[in-house]
Amino acid sequence: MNKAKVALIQLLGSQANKNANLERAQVLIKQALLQQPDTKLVVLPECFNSPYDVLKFQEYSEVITPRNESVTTKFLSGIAQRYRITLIGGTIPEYDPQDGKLYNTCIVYDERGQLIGKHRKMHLFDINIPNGIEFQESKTLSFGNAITTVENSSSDCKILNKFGIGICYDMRFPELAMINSRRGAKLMVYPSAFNTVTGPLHWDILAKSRAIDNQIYIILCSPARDKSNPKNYQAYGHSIVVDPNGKVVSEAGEDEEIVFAELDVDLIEVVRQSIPITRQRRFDVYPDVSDLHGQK
Ligand SMILES: NC(=O)CC(=O)C(=O)O
Repeated sequence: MNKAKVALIQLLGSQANKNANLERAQVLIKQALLQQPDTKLVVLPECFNSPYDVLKFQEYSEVITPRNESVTTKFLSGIAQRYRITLIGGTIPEYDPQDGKLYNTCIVYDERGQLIGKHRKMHLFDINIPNGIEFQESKTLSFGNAITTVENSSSDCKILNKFGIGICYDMRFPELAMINSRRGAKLMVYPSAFNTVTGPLHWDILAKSRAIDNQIYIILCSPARDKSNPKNYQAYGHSIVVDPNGKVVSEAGEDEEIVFAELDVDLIEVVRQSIPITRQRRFDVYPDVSDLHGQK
């Protein structure tokens, strides 16, 4: 199939009760599939099962194994299998017993509920904007060290056969999307949680930039804004799907909402034929970053 319907779950998760976060995610996923039964890809936001708080990550962390034994991994695998969807499970705090470190990790399931991808946030959100926001993920989290291109051959949608994953702050580093697209990914998905300071400044511009740079689809999925708890991290919302021309296909507001969109793999070729930057690069003058990285 050349087209794929997707649903972005802009969940008011990230609350103190992990089970309640999972239950709410399930309610909204069911609602998405009722409204659009032929949905092939569902995306959840960053830190959907725990507060977005560096001091809470340890408490909410889970060990991720291919057998999906932890609460959230079992939950995500079960949903993907039951509804026969590719599921990008937002992110969860991960504890790795081998190195004793914590990571902010996205896990991806195929339609059979098999774990097919795991991306650890590579660029941690350590910023300080005077009179704006200070956040230091690296106080408790460690850096992921791998670029993640997910192979998903069991999907009958071409655009879902290969896609790249980044997490939130990762989108500010164009290399990640560039390397993924040169590996053949036609879609980058970033479970994210920008905030009310950086969201209005950069959110949609970054989505459009990554799309135009690489002539691919970009998906950003955010939590909803938590207006009833103003002391909590205030996510920007505005989950968005941008097409390979940099055009917004669909975008949420700031409250809990499901964003629906259709991705068309043929549009990528049309855009690349019309504005042929993929063939006009000057690798005789500057190096190809995907080559340099040695992971083509
Ligand atoms: N929360 C993040 O990782 C990133 C973010 O909010 C920003 O880059 O701005």
